Parts: sequence; C-alpha cells; structure tokens
Amino acid sequence: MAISDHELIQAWKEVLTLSKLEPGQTVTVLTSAATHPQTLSTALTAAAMLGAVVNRLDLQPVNGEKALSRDSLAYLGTTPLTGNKAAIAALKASDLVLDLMTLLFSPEQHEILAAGTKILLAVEPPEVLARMVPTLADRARVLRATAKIEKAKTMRVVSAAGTELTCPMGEFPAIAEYGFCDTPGRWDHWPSGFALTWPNEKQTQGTIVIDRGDILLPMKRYVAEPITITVKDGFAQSITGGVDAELLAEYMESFKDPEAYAISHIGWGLQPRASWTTLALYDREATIGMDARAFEGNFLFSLGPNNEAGGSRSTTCHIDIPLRKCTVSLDGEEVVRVGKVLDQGQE
Ligand SMILES: O=c1ccc(O)c[nH]1
Repeated sequence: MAISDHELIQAWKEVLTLSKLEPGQTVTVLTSAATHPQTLSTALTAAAMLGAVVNRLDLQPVNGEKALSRDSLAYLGTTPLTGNKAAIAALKASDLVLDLMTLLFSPEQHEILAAGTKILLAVEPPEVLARMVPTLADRARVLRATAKIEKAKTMRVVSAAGTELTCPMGEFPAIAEYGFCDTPGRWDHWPSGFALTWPNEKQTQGTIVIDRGDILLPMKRYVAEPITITVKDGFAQSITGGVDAELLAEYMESFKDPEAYAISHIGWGLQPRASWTTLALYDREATIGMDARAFEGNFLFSLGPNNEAGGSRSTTCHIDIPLRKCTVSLDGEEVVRVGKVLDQGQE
C-alpha cells in the first residue's frame, strides 16, 4: 500500500536524527535510474528540514547488459563510481551519503567510508522503509548479537532438514546492521536488523539443506523442493535437488567464476517487524527482499564476495539465502533455537 509524503518525510527525519545529522553538515543523495521518486523527494526534504546542505548526485546505471537481473544486489563489484574520481571526491567530502542506488560490496564504498563519510543504503519500497524505521532497541538487540559473534571462535548451524555446518570464525569482524549510521565512517542499511560475519577463509565444512519455504535471493523464490549444498574448505562443492537447485546452480554457473561458490557472510535475523511472508506478496522486481534477510530467527548465509569484510574475493555473483527453523550456536551456546532468537538481554 502507498504511504504519504508526510509519513515518509517523518520516517526520514527519524532515521537522519538517529544518524546524528547536524545542521550545516553536508548530505549527498546518490541516485541512479532505478531510484524511487518518493524516496528521493522525501529524503531531500527531510535532510533540508534538519538544516543540512543537501546535494543530489545522479549517476548513470552500469552492468545492465551483464547482469541477469535488475536486483541491485544481484550483480556486484563495479558501480557507476568505478573510476569516477569527481563523484567519489564529492561523496568523500560529504558527512552523510544517502545511497538510493546501491554501492554495497564495491571497493569505492570502502574508499568513501575510510574518509569518515557515513553511508546509509535505502532502496526498498517506501512502505517497507516506513514499516521498519529503525529504533534504538533494534540497535541494542543487534549489538548484543554482534558482541557474541566477536567473542566466538566457531558458529555451528543445524536443522531437522539436515543442515550441519561448522564455521570457524575470527579472521573477520562482526557486522551489525540496524538501519542507521550513528558513527563516522559507518555503513548501514535501512531497513535491516541482523548480525553477521564472515567465516575464516576456506575453513567452513558441512552440509546446508535449503528446505521447502526457505528463500533464494536474488531469485526471490520460496524453495519448493529441498536443495542440498555440500561445503568443503569454505566452498560449495555441489548443489543438488530439484528444479530450484538447477535454477540456483545454472544461474551461478553463468558467472563462470569459482569464487561465486565461496561461503560469504553468515548470521541471523533480528528484525521483529520483518516477515518471512512478505516476499509472497510482492512482484519480484518491486523489492530486494530485506524482509527475507532480516526476519527474526532466520539463519542467513551468503555465497560469493567477502570484500565487504576486508577479504579479497570480489566476485560479481552474490547469493543470499535465509533459512527457517535452524539452531545456531556460538562456541556451544545457542543464540537461535529452531528459528527462535534466544536473547538474554531481551528488552
Ligand atoms: O544489507 C545487506 C544486504 C545484502 C547483504 O548481502 C548483506 N547486507
């Protein structure tokens, strides 16, 4: 359902206030061909109402002829910023970038963050943004989870469907996604609400069973027949099952890149206002599926790049797969039990 400009301006003002935007600071709104007009117009208005110097930087879309999908998170690596010194300079000189086009998993994003610029990604439909305006409680919940990840040496994931995965950790930092950028150089994504990290390179072992109802992204499909992925030394060695498995395997094969099969980020959903069912109610191209990534109690794993965490793998193929009804443990302590988050610090 549509929402009013007034509601979305209010939502932006809350997110910008949580992001500690100060009067006189510079906000640059980064747009491209797929930017939602209402998200853009209300972002510009809200930032100006908070006294910011507001710029808009519109970039030409890239990769259209290479990507097999219009999903901004499906084909990564290069962006309209690649090699674009003038645009990068403008963003580095800004206090806050509102990314309405998707820089995620790009080297340029890191360069801009390293300059102290904050980057907030916001590309979901306006009503999804409004439904999941972040809160300080979201931040506290996600930080409790990332604190546990930071201390852990091993994440283990099991399920009745047959998942048995062991992920040694420690090489990469834990990432908290809670929907706003409250510290210099921070990247975040509105909407979100999950904790993640990357397993130690080449050390994940085991089996992942993507069961009926689990979700493939960017395909935005609820799996109808279980898919079994065998993982050895951090890479998916085989992807077997029915037509969903064939779709996933053949799509990944089309990238002709062995790095696409690497286990990427692992973690779990912590957003109570996200829902597993939402994807069934949207046209495939109308959303990038953040409800699926963030719904409370999922185990979210990813295949492909690890440059987001400081790794060297920047494959353009990026697959996110949230699983239901898993039990996730850190060094033997359960943090999710059969799809339910166990959070001692429950507010
Ligand atoms: O917010 C996001 C979105 C996609 C992803 O793979 C990670 N975080």
